[in-house]
This record gives sequence, C-alpha cells and structure tokens, in this order.
Amino acid sequence: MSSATSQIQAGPVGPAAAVALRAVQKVYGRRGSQVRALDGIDIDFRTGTFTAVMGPSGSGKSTLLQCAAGLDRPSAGTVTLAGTDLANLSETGLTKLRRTRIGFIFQAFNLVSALNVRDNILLPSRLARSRPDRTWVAEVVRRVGLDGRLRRRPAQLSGGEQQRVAIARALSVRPEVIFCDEPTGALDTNTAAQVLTLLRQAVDDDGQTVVMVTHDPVAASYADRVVFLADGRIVDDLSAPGIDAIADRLVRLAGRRAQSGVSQW
Ligand SMILES: Nc1ncnc2c1ncn2[C@@H]1O[C@H](COP(=O)(O)OP(=O)(O)OP(=O)(O)O)[C@@H](O)[C@H]1O
Repeated sequence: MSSATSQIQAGPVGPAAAVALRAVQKVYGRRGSQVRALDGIDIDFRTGTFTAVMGPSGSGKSTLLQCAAGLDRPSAGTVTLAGTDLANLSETGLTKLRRTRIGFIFQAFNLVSALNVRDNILLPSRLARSRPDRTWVAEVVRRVGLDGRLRRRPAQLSGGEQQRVAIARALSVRPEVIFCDEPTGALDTNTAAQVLTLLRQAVDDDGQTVVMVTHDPVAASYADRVVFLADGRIVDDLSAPGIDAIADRLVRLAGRRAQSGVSQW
C-alpha cells in the first residue's frame, strides 16, 4: 500500500484503534537547522494486532514510537490512545496514562538495578498507586519463566532474562498497548525468538496490542503487519509478510536512499 493510500484509508478514528495518529508531524530544532523527523503520519494500530515498524536509520521510527506513546509531543497532528486525545492531557495526566495504559520494552531493558525482579515487575502498579492483580502477575511471571528468579537483581540475570523481566513488567498492568524499540537488538538469535514468541502470545492469547520498531526482518516476520518509513513518511504497509518479502522491501528502500546519496542504515 502506498503512503497516499494509507493516508486515505486512515479516516476517522475507529473504535478498534488502540492508537491512532492523524497528520502527525515532528520537527526538531530551530528555524534554519530544522529536522522534519515525521512528515504527516496517518495510521491506526488496531487492538489485538502486532505491528512492526521498519525503515532506514533516521527515517523516524523511534520518533513515531515516542509520539504514539506520549513520551514526546508532536509538532502538529493528533495522537489518540484508547479514545483519549493526548494533546488534552497535562504532563501529569500523560505520566499517569503511560504508567497504567502503556507498556514499554527497550533494547537496553531499562530495569531498575536496585530492585529485584519481583519489584521491577510490580513497579508500574506501585508508581500508579494501584493494587496489582496478583493472580495475573503470577501468570505473567510463570509465562516468561521467571518463577525461580524473583529475588535476583537485574545484574544477576542474562540479557534474555532481563528482557523477559521487562516483558513481564509491561504486561503486569494489562496495558492498552505495548511499545517496543528494538526489543531483540541486544539478544542472540535463540533468546530473541523466545522474546518474540512471548510478544506474539500476548497478542494471540490476551488480545494485547504490540507496536515494535525493529531493523531485523526475522523479528518483523512475527508481526501481523509491517509498516515501512522513509524520510518521516509511511512508504509501505504490508500484511503478514514473510522474511524474504520484508528483506526485499528493505533492500529496495536502501537502493532508493543510495540513489539519493544516503547509504547508512
Ligand atoms: N532530539 C532530537 N533532536 C534533533 N533531531 C532529532 C532528535 N531525535 C531525532 N532526531 C532526528 O530525527 C530524525 C529521525 O530520528 P529517529 O531517531 O526517529 O530515526 P530512526 O528511524 O529511529 O533511526 P535509527 O534506526 O537510527 O534509530 C533523524 O534525522 C534524527 O537525527
């Protein structure tokens, strides 16, 4: 699907959209040295789906994630999360929404080193001053295989185990959406497959919504949909593509950038 088509199809925000972006722009810097990181993004991330966001280095993937998750505010356009226009929220309101309705998984795990596994997993509930659902948290801990590790600190865990703590932490509050930025970037192939299987399971078994930025066609092949960015715009939108189709699209995008004098990924 071309960017023009996806923009036409975005339309009004439907009830099935966990997150919807309309005409979103993000400009960094001041007049004279401005970078247009997002240049008119229209997209819905539907509830219960797994979307991968790909594209060359600098194409705007992380910026898209940050704006969609309320970590950064767009320069123009609207972001609606579970029916709430994020522009209507104060900084306090945004913080509360991030703690209770959004889960985050980053390449660097971002666990609190002074807390053990159990307290890291319960942190979002504690910060939101809400009572954790103990039955659900126990199920999440069992699912990610951390039952025997609850008293360990992050430094006493492997990278894969740390990322599984981050997944359990994200799932613990049953968020509206889980945003992942290169969640397998620091992991070996087998461990990455375990992490991606857990994300897939969250979508298939719990109806969770996952949006994941990745450079890896294998990781993206776990998604229901792969969206490609270039120069801050959506340039393609594929439904459940295989690894070869994803790699092929990336190569063609790289060729386009090489022709325009930009070769870095
Ligand atoms: N805080 C910032 N200040 C100024 N420019 C920024 C800032 N953050 C990002 N940019 C610029 O915005 C553009 C998009 O950056 P972004 O990090 O979203 O790209 P990306 O696709 O995630 O890249 P990568 O794959 O390398 O992580 C780039 O040109 C980048 O240099």
